[in-house]
Amino acid sequence: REWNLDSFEIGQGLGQGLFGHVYMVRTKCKPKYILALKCMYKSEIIDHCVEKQVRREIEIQQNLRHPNILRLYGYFHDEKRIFLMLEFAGQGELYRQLTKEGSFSEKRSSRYIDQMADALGYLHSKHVIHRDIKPENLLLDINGQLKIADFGWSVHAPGNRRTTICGTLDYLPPEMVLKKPHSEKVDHWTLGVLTYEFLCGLPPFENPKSQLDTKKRIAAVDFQIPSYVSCDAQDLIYKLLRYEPEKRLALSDVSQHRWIVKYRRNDAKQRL
Ligand SMILES: O=C(Cc1cc(-c2ccc3c(-c4nc5ccccc5[nH]4)n[nH]c3c2)n[nH]1)Nc1cccc(F)c1
Repeated sequence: REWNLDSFEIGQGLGQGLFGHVYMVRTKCKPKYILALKCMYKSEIIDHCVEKQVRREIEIQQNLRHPNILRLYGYFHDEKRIFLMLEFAGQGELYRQLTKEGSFSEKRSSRYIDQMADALGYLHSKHVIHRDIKPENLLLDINGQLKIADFGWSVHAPGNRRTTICGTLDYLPPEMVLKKPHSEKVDHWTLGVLTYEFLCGLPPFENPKSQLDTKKRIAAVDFQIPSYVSCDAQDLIYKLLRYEPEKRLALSDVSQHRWIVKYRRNDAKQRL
C-alpha cells in the first residue's frame, strides 16, 4: 500500500539532529498504529554526501527482524524529503534514564546486556557489524525492552548529546583507535564498555578533557573497575575488554555467563 504524509496525524517531536527530525505519529486509518516518523531533507543528505549510506542503511534495516532491534517498517519520499517509518519506543532514550539515574542496578544492567548480546548475535549472523552501539543509540520500548536504533545518521534533541557531532571515542576498540583492520569483534568490545557504563555511570576510558588520553587508555586497555561492581559483572567485563579481538568472549558465551544467567533464571522462577 502507498504511504504518504497524509496517511498520518503528526504528534510531538521526539528528537532531531544532523539529518532529520523525528515525530511521534499515528496512522489515520484503522488499525491506528503509533510510530516514529523520521523526516530527512534530500538536500542535506546530498550536501553531506551520505546518499549511498542512507540507501544502504534503509536496505539493511528493512531486512532486520529482531525484538531488540528497532524496526524500519518502510519509507516514502516527496520531492524534498525522505520519510522513514520507524518503530516507536515508548520509554525513549536509554541514555536519558542512565543520565537521570546515574547508573543501573546489576539486575537491570544484566538484562540489557543479555538483550544486546542477542541482538548482536543476530546482526553478526546477517554479517552486519559495528552498529555504533552506545547509550545514545539505544531506546526502550513500553515494556522496558532494549531496542538498538542505528542513529549513525543522527537523531538527538540538542543538548542531550554527550559528545560533539564527530562522535565519541569511548566505545571504540583498540584496533579502531589504532586504525587497524576490524571485525565483528568490535561489537564484543563495545558490549564490555556498555556493561561497565551501565554499572558505573561512565565509560571505562573516558577523559572529557583529552581525546588523546582516551585513545591512549583504550590502546593500553587501561581501566579500573570500582569495587562496588560484583565479581560476576567484573568477570564479564574483563572477558570482553580484551586487546586481542579473538580473545574477547563469544556472544553465545556472554548469554551463558553466570552474571547473565543468574538474573534471567529469576525471570523463569517468577513465571513458574
Ligand atoms: O536514523 C535512523 C535511526 C533512528 C531512529 C530514530 C528514533 C528516534 C526516537 C524514537 C522514539 C522515541 N520514543 C520516545 C519516547 C519518549 C521520548 C522520546 C522518544 N523517542 N521511538 N522510536 C524512535 C526512533 N531516529 N533515527 N535510522 C535510519 C534508517 C535508515 C536510513 C537512515 F538514514 C536512518
